[in-house]
This record gives sequence, structure tokens and C-alpha cells, in this order.
Amino acid sequence: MESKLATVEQVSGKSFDYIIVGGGTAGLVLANRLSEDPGKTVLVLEAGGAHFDDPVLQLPASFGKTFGNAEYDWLFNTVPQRHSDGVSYYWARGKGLGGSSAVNFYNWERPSKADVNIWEELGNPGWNWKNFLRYSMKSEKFIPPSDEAVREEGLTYDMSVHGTDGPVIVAFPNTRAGFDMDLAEALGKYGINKLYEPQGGSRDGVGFELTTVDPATNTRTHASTAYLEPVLDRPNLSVLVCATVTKIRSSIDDGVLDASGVDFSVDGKIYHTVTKGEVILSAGAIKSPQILELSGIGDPAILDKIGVDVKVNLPAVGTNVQDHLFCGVSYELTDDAATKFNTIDPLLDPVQLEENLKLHREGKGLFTLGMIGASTNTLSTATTRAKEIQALAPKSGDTPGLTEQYTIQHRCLDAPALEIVSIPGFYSFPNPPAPGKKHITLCATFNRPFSRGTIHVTSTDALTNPEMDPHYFEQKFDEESFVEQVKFIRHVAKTEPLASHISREVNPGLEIADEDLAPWVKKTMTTLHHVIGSTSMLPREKGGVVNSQLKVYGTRNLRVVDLGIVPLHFAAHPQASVYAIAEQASDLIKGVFN
Ligand SMILES: Cc1cc2nc3c(=O)[nH]c(=O)nc-3n(C[C@H](O)[C@H](O)[C@H](O)COP(=O)(O)OP(=O)(O)OC[C@H]3O[C@@H](n4cnc5c(N)ncnc54)[C@H](O)[C@@H]3O)c2cc1C
Repeated sequence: MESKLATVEQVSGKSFDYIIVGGGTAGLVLANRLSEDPGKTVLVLEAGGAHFDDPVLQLPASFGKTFGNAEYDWLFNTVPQRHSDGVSYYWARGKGLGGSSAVNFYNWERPSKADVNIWEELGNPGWNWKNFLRYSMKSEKFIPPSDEAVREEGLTYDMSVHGTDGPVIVAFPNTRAGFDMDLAEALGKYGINKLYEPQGGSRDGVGFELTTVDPATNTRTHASTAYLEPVLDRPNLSVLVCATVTKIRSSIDDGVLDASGVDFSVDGKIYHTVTKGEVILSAGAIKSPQILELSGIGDPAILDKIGVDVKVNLPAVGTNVQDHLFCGVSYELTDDAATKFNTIDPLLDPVQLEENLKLHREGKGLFTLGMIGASTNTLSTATTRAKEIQALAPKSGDTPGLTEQYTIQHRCLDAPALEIVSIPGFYSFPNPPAPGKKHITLCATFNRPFSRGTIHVTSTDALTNPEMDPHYFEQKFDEESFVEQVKFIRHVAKTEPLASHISREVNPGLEIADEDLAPWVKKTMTTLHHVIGSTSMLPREKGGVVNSQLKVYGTRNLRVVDLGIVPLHFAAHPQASVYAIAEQASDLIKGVFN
């Protein structure tokens, strides 16, 4: 497969109809769809490696080998967060073909219909649930569960909202933890009801989650295996890896920026390539705004500081940054529950690890276990303080665009914005698990922040990361809602039939009382790696960077297609959305969207 990749010599100085910057989740959807026309030449430039047939990416639950490993991960870090006790947070991002889809937790979730329709309401015609579902189904190859699994495990689904011949394999996991039904029953006591089909437009409740693990091989499907590898033979498609784009080359014609190509770095040497058509940035929500700013597109105050000439005055670049927050609360299971339920704890033991690697080859064992169960709930389900906390949410922002977003967020205050993600194993800090014990971790997830952050360049060196400042907890509403969700999890864990499977709370641990949770949360939480908004799709006067054609304002032939274009955060994990957005973008670029 490696031999099908392009060499620097085949790319440098050559001209392509489309240059795609970033061979990640969105970038490889575009690479596939745009190269369907044999008359168009397509180049993908990816900063990381190819990772074809790489067992580290194929084998589920191998996060320990990718997290913090520069071969697979950009190893980003935020600046110390002023409203979070000065903590600097690690942001993982996939590096290499497949991007973050190749290193993620392979959970597949569509947002709610209402969340997607907000994109259109904000001034983006065509970006609504009807089109989203159409394009999401186009990306999906849903493999229904066996009759036996449906019967014995109560799995439910509605075929009318699933695609069956798209590239991304989506399915229920082959092995389940076993506590899902008891957790669902406990949640039901708080009015969180079971969802028949969470992918059909409502996420209000608890549902069985889907994964992008192929149930036939128990290996991960990601953007490279799904969209790139099957078409890598196309003569009009060139893919160069280990090539970091440093800048877009351009000229100004009649006051409009015309992209003529990009500069890219390979082994410390700068090359360039030319386009007769378009440049499309799919470098993700952190790197796409950086490339825009390095190319003279952004806020003059930011560009002046590093001596970059302003080509397009677009102050919204790198603003409106929003993220999802995650905090694990871990429970040790009783010895009785440990005999009944599957968790990944045994993989810490080298003997059991070896045994499960063998079992995986037979399609069995802990590497076939589903990693995530999820339920959503409202703030008023989590706490009796909901009204008091909602009163803290700001009604107006610094700009009319932000005020409009806040008005919509106020309308959604009673919508499900909080999640409980259940993980069959130990995923929390700082107390370690007791050796030989099994755990369940219930993670509080906060999905609709009012705080807005920034991602900006501080250096002209494209290999230096931009400064990431998500402004976590700048709005008190965010902190209070998130902490209440952690408290709510503690209530759920004391609720039958879940409670009798639990022997003790390991993190936070009983020494941390509810009223002391806020500093503990700030110290131990993580991001869920879902940053959006840094290149928002909005009307220009409302803080937009791209229009509804995903074209960068003030440019003729430069687009952004990645998660960064989403203008307002939604209550779901985003990979399914990135695939759908990139499918819709492909039709827009080809001029066949209707
Ligand atoms: C650890 C982790 C776990 C996650 N778990 C889940 C989950 O379970 N479910 C879910 O729905 N979502 C999950 N997500 C989120 C989801 O995977 C991402 O939101 C999505 O894949 C982002 O797609 P993207 O195309 O915007 O960016 P990416 O897929 O990150 O692609 C960006 C690509 O651009 C490349 N690049 C960057 N800069 C340059 C440059 N200058 N030149 C050339 N190439 C460049 C990168 O190397 C990368 O390949 C997770 C994310 C992470 C990081």
C-alpha cells in the first residue's frame, strides 16, 4: 500500500485541481469524493505518517499506545486556564492518515435534529437535519446485530435511519459489558428513559451506542480504511505523507484573495505545489486557523504581532472556540459483579493481555468489548439548583453574533446538554485502581458551554503549535453545571439495581465531599477532544470565517472543511458529524448539492 503513495518529486512544483491540506477524517472523505471525477486531479498533503495496516490503530482499546506518542498524536496543550486554577490541559489529536478518526474511542453518535437545525438558523442555508441525515447515511454502512443479540441483550434500532452501503462500518460491539441494563434501569428512576434509536434525531435518554469497529474482524474502521485505501489506485489521486503545510500562497485580485498553491515542509525542507482550482483546509479545528493566520488571513492585531502581512482582514479566525468537558468517576465492582461483568481492567495483567490478544484473533475476548455507553440528561434532571444555575448564563456577548448564539443557547437550557458516558474499566484520577479489581467509570460530560476561547498563532514557524486558550469555566454557568453532573453521577451510583454491584467509589473518593468537588473537577477533568468553532460557518457580520459554501470570506478558491466550521456546539460526539459535513461539502464543491 505504501508504494501507492506519492513522492515529493511527484508533487513538488506540480499542479492539481484540488489541494487538500490534512489527510484526516474530513480530508479523506473529500479525497475520495472529489477524485470520483477522473477529469480532476486531487492532492492530499498529510503531516503524519501513513499507518497502513498498523496493528496499533486496528486493535480496539489500544489508546495507551497512541495517547502521548508523537508518531500518532499532536500532543497539544492548552495555556494554563485562568478560571480553572491555572491547569494546562492535554489535547490529543490524531496525526497521520485517518487523523483523529484513527485514534478516537470509535463511538458513533449523531446529534439531535434540533442541534443540527441550529446551524441553518444561524444563517447557513442547507445545513439542516434533512441534509445531515442524508449525508450521514451516505457515509455509513450499518451492520445490524444478530437476532440472538437483539433477543438476549435487548438491542433496538431503526433501519430507516441507517445507511447500508457507505464506506464507514458502524455496528453494535460484539461483546457488551453486561451492566448496561442495570445502569439504564437506575437512570430510568430519574426519568432518563431508554431510547429506541438514538441516531434518528433525538438523543434525549439512554441508548445502546454504536461503534466504528467492524464486527466481522473486530478492527477499527477509520477515514483511511473507509475512504482512502479502497481508492488509492486512482491515477488522479496523489497522497503525500509526512508533509506539513506551512502556508497558502496567494495573490490579491480585485480585492479578493486567490489561492495559487501551498508551501509544505518535508524533513525540514520547504517545497511548494500549485493549484488551478482550489485549496481546501482539513487540518482540524486547531491547525486550520493556524494555517489561515500564517497565510495572512485573520485579525490584523494577531498577525501584526508576528509580522505577517494582512491579506484578508478576518478577525473571527481562531475565535468562538468551544469544547466538551469530561470527568471520570470510578467505582470498584463487588467480587460478585466482577464475575458477571466484562471490563478492560484485566488487560493490565500481562498474562491476561496475551490471552486476550489470542482471543481477539478468534473474534472473542476483551478486545471485542464495547467501550462506551452514553445517556443524555438535562440540568434539571441532575440538580434541584437548575434554575439558580441557569440564571448565571450570559444573555449578551461582546458581539451581536455571540449574542445571537447566547439567545439560542438560552432557548436550549432545558434541552439535554449533559451526558453520562459509561466505560467498562478504570478511567479517572488521581487515586489508582486496586490490583486485581474490576471497575466501571461513569464520566460526566458537559456539552453546551457558554465560555468562548481562542486559538491563535504566536510564531511564524508553522511547526510551532498555536496558542490554545479555551477559556474553560470563564462563564460560571459552565462550572456549576459540570460539577452538578458529577454530583448527579454519585446519586446514580447509589441507585439500584446499579448500587449493589459497587463496592466503593475510587475517584473522587469519599474524602472529597460534594461541596469540595469544584477544585477536584478542575484538577482531574480532561477534554473530550471535541473542539469546534475556530473557523465558524456563519455570516461574516456574525463572526463567520466561512460561508455556507465553506468558502473563506474574502477569498475566491479557499475553503475549510473540518470540525472547526461548526458554529455552535451540539450534545453528541462529533465523528459522525465530521463525516456527514465532509460528504455534504464534497457535493457543494462538485456543484451537485441540491
Ligand atoms: C482521543 C480522541 C478520542 C475521540 N473519541 C471520539 C469518539 O469516540 N467518538 C466521536 O464521535 N468522536 C471522537 N473524537 C473526535 C473525532 O474523532 C474528531 O472530532 C474528528 O475525527 C475530527 O475530524 P477532523 O477532520 O476535523 O480532524 P482530524 O481527523 O484530526 O484531521 C486533521 C488532519 O490534518 C492533519 N494536519 C494538521 N495540520 C497539518 C498541516 N499543517 N499539514 C498537513 N496536515 C496537517 C492532521 O495530522 C490530521 O490528520 C475523538 C477525538 C480524539 C482526539
